[in-house]
Amino acid sequence: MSSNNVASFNEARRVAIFGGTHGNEMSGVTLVNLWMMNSREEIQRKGVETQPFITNPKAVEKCSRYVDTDLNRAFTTENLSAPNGKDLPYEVQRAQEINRLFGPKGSSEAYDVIFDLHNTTSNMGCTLILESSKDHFNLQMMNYIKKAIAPDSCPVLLNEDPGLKYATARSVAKHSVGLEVGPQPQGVLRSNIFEAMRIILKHALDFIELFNEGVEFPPCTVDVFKVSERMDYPRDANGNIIAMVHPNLQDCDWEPLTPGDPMFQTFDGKTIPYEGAGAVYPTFINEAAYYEKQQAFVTTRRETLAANAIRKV
Ligand SMILES: CC(=O)N[C@@H](CC(=O)O)C(=O)O
Ligand SMILES: [Zn+2]
Repeated sequence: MSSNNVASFNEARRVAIFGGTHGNEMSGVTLVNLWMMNSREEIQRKGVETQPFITNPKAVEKCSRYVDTDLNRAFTTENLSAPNGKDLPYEVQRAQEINRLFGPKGSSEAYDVIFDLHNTTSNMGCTLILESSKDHFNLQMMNYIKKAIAPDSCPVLLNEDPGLKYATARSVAKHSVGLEVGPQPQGVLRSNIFEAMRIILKHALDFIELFNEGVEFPPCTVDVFKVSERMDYPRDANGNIIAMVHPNLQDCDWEPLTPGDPMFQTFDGKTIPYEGAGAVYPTFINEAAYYEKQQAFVTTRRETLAANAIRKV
């Protein structure tokens, strides 16, 4: 194969692991705190400087998702360039600080890789979240992790549609990776979820070490679930929710939902079916944090992405 098809990237020397972007998602909070206190060897790799970091300490202290506004929506150009002052919402001030420490977003000084650790109340298992289908470094990393954890699986959620994506904390890095593990209630630590997150991170860091050592990764394909639509709960004229996620759909993240399948159940027991065109793969089903975002679940469609071979410059 011609060398034109090999994408080259600089070594990924500066890596950050964010926890507590949402202060009530306990796996990331606990792992990052652990790695900051001691156990640093666990995240050390040859030729890599890995920085564990609590992104929203005030929210962690309160064990709430955020204090003033969702930090994982705050990294907009507008916020990051706002004249800073004490009257800005706490999370906007924090976003500016994080952008100074790990960015600036979109610049050559930005960190190479940021992993952002999240938990969901949905039954999503170990999900990796990407924001671009064209980042061949990240696609190769996904392929490496999927192979490493087989026969267990880790779905890759692609959230790249400009109308659907949001301004995440991890987006300040050159390569941003979200890690979303569930089901775990807010404010709760479950050992299985904690360990699953830890293992994914181990493989991700191993990949970076191999890449920095000069290993060339051959072309591959990566199956992803691409976010396609946000689905709200059915509501009355006053905006009150009038139905719940249907029992047939509850906990069935990543399983096909086809037209006619039960989707919601009203309080008097009526079934509201899915009426879209063709099968979709719902996820973030009944996520607690998304009630305020008026979102019952998101639909995704399956795609296979091609990743070029990669090696370091
Ligand atoms: C439940 C949760 O917080 N999910 C994350 C997903 C992501 O990081 O993209 C969020 O809404 O920011
Ligand atoms: Zn979160």
